[in-house]
Amino acid sequence: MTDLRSELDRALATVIDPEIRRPIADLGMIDSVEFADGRATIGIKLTIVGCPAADRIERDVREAAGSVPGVEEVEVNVAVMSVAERTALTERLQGARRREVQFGPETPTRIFAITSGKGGVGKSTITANLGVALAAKGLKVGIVDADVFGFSIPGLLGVSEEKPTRVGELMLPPIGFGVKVISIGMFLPGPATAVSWRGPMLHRTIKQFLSEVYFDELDILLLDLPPGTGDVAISVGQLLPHAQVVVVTTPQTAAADVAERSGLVARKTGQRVIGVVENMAGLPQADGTVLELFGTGGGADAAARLDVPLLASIPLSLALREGGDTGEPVVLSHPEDPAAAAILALAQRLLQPAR
Ligand SMILES: Nc1ncnc2c1ncn2[C@@H]1O[C@H](COP(=O)(O)OP(=O)(O)OP(=O)(O)O)[C@@H](O)[C@H]1O
Repeated sequence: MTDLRSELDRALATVIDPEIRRPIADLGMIDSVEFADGRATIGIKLTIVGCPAADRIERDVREAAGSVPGVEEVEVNVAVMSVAERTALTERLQGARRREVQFGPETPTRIFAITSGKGGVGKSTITANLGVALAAKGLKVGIVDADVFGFSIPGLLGVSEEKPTRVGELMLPPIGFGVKVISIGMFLPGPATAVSWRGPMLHRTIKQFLSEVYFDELDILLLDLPPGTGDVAISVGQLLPHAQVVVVTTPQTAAADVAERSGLVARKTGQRVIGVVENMAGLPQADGTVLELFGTGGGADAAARLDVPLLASIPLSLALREGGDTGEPVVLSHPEDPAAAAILALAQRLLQPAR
């Protein structure tokens, strides 16, 4: 009997909360475990009423308990934590980071801010695919979509319908293809809503993302910045001065000017520009030639002006664009696509120790 009880505990210890990504046993979510006459009765406590992960947790508890030899029937009773229990949980999760900006200078998390001089150069598409590529390597990855005026990361990662779950003071971010994502788009009533905030409000929002979103330990944090040199770029520079900046540009030589400017703003806030990524480079044709739709040289030009390496040149790609529209990142759906391959190589390059 004692053996069976410890077998049950061991099995239940494998059940992970899909949002918090920790064993539910460690989160105080297993309330009671009883066993009599082949029947296991498990009481679980969810964090909030209507917890989106409820069905999955209940199913996983049922499966885990049912897998123990000797258990013929499983009953799962679901309740909700009291306010005091929930507060204790959020305090435990937040730990020392309570109300402070996570990922301070002491953080082991590597932070990359992806910026560009102007809009539409593919910055968000690259950020989303990079995140997925890094997560597919087994790293713990989070993305803060700080592109408040042109938020597109949730759509690119297939989580545009999802909202963060609020547990006390914490927000649990939705997870798309293994990447924890928070975006201003998740707080607006609908996709057609425009954001027209001034600097202080933008600063508060970014700060809130960095303090109240429960990312847990991350290996990599990516920030998708709005194009240009505006308030958000400066706020991120102040809040995360140790972030490493990657500048995205097109091959158009005229684009190098504005790309250089966004890199220079990052430097002014103390951030380090680690390189340039050229996107929308030549489109390979069926006859083997390459159509240089946006010209050539913009990436190398911007890199030379900023005195940093050109980290990648990503070709124009139908599969990349389609994957963005359907929310299926091309690095997973078509890793052999030349643009996907270039992003996968970029992910590998970013993992090399910072110099
Ligand atoms: N290499 C590429 N080949 C083909 N299409 C691309 C490529 N990169 C990006 N795109 C497409 O270009 C459009 C703009 O991309 P994206 O939204 O990522 O740009 P952005 O720089 O983040 O823009 P903004 O900052 O204005 O939101 C999207 O439709 C995207 O699918």
